[in-house]
Amino acid sequence: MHLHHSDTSPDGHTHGPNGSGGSGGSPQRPGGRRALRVGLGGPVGSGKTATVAALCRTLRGELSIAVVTNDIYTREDAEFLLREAVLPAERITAVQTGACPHTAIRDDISANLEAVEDLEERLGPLDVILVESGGDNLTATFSKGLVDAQIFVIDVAGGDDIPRKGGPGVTTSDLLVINKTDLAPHVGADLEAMARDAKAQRGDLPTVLTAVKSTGGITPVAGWIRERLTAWTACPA
Ligand SMILES: Nc1nc2c(ncn2[C@@H]2O[C@H](COP(=O)(O)OP(=O)(O)OP(=O)(O)O)[C@@H](O)[C@H]2O)c(=O)[nH]1
Repeated sequence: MHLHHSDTSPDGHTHGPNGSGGSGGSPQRPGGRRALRVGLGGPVGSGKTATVAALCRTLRGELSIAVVTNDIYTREDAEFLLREAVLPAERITAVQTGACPHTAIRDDISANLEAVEDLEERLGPLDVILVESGGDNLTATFSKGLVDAQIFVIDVAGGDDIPRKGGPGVTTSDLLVINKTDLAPHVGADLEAMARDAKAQRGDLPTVLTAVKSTGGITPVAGWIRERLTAWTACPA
């Protein structure tokens, strides 16, 4: 999907999907909808930031993207994304939660909501805003008032029994990413069992087993984002 092509937008202004130029006008997308807001949650170290980085690299040429990161006391995830130059600096905002990560994405979402709205106002029409939670436990989920869809990232090194253990992230997220499949032989993880347990917990909800740092590893996740965005754009505002 090419909602934004490289240099010249349908309004005749020149700004690439992820260049510095905002429209300066109201943040309207085709169909009048605001950006699709996608939350990424999951246990500490499962690969949330790596997933965000790979999504930005893969989608930034075709979509207008911004990112909000959440850390408890630091800005480390945002600083990593800035160092890796996955997006121009003005497209990355860090929220310091100062408390349990799930509080800021579920109970008191005001700081995140403000960050998301500020990005959209500053940068003009955006297609997707990725909101990365700080690492938490299996019960952490996003408020539906903050995001429109949620990705839960777990990894094979965290134990191949995690899908079986369930919890709302595993059972109800819109996409479950079982990451670091490249490590499966080294940690003795049974990928087939993980896929089977995820299916049993999630029914028809999609699961991908992948290694987001490997070449092409992000492809199924990026494909899912494109599909969600198409559906989001087609919905009446
Ligand atoms: N082998 C392998 N390592 C990975 C993969 N994805 C991420 N990692 C590594 O796992 C570690 C943690 O990755 P992050 O992306 O920082 O994880 P995170 O979930 O954002 O971590 P927190 O924000 O601290 O909760 C880093 O050393 C990554 O390089 C993968 O697919 N395979």
